[in-house]
Amino acid sequence: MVATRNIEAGTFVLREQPLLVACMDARFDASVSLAGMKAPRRETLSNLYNSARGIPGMTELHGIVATNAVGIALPPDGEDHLAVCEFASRVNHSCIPNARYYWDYDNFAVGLVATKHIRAGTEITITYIDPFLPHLDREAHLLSNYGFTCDCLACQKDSPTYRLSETVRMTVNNLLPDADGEGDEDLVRWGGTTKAFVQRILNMLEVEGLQGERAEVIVRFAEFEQRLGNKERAQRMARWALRELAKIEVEDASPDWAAMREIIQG
Ligand SMILES: C[S@@+](CC[C@H](N)C(=O)[O-])C[C@H]1O[C@@H](n2cnc3c(N)ncnc32)[C@H](O)[C@@H]1O
Repeated sequence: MVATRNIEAGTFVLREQPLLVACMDARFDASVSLAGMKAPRRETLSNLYNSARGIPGMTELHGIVATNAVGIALPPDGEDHLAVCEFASRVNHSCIPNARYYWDYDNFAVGLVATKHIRAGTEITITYIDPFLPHLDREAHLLSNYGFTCDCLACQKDSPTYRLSETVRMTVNNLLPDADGEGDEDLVRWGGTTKAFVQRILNMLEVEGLQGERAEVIVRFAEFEQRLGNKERAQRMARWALRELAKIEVEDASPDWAAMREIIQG
């Protein structure tokens, strides 16, 4: 998907109702059936790209669903589902993405928002994987799950910025609290999370072109402070996280909104 005009950061590029919504297991389940789907929709679905063609035991439909699945978190508790869309599913991956998906539950639609300024003629990309992983892990993940090797600037070993990119991503990865609370002790030892500390991580994201991950980073720190029982800090982080979320999602697009409001309400 290529931008046909300049797109400002924060612009909602696309909003589209999916052709199909299923539980996440369907990505791994070859028995997916389209028995009830009407002809035009089935045809549109069949025309989507299948990167799994030729894999033994994989039906064409299963391959299409696995290739084009967009992860969505359905409320109220963010249960993992997948959506397959005619247009949104066609967005390619980059480890330096310029857009990200969000789930617009009110309109039951997958949305795409620009996370940085995109010039006309530039490809619109999202990241399919955790971008904070080092290159070798990203490469293995993309190859085994999506069947391709990324050649963005962050993946080119001979690019002058490769080592810097690796250092930045691994540093962010180390400093970030895990979503499940693992490794909190290490972070406490690093000195806790003042706003300046988090801002330095956000600056690193900016250098690396990972602006789209800002909200997620702040959400993680709000939850971390909440786990530590630092109520005021957690509330400050949560308010900040909500401001960032508002830049990249419609309200309540992800369970993060409710989690941040809960922290603010104490
Ligand atoms: C959801 S589809 C993306 C749209 C697809 N390129 C198309 O033409 O419809 C995912 C597949 O696109 C290809 N792809 C996505 N990003 C890529 C990249 N950065 N480099 C090479 N292939 C990529 C891979 O084959 C991947 O399995």
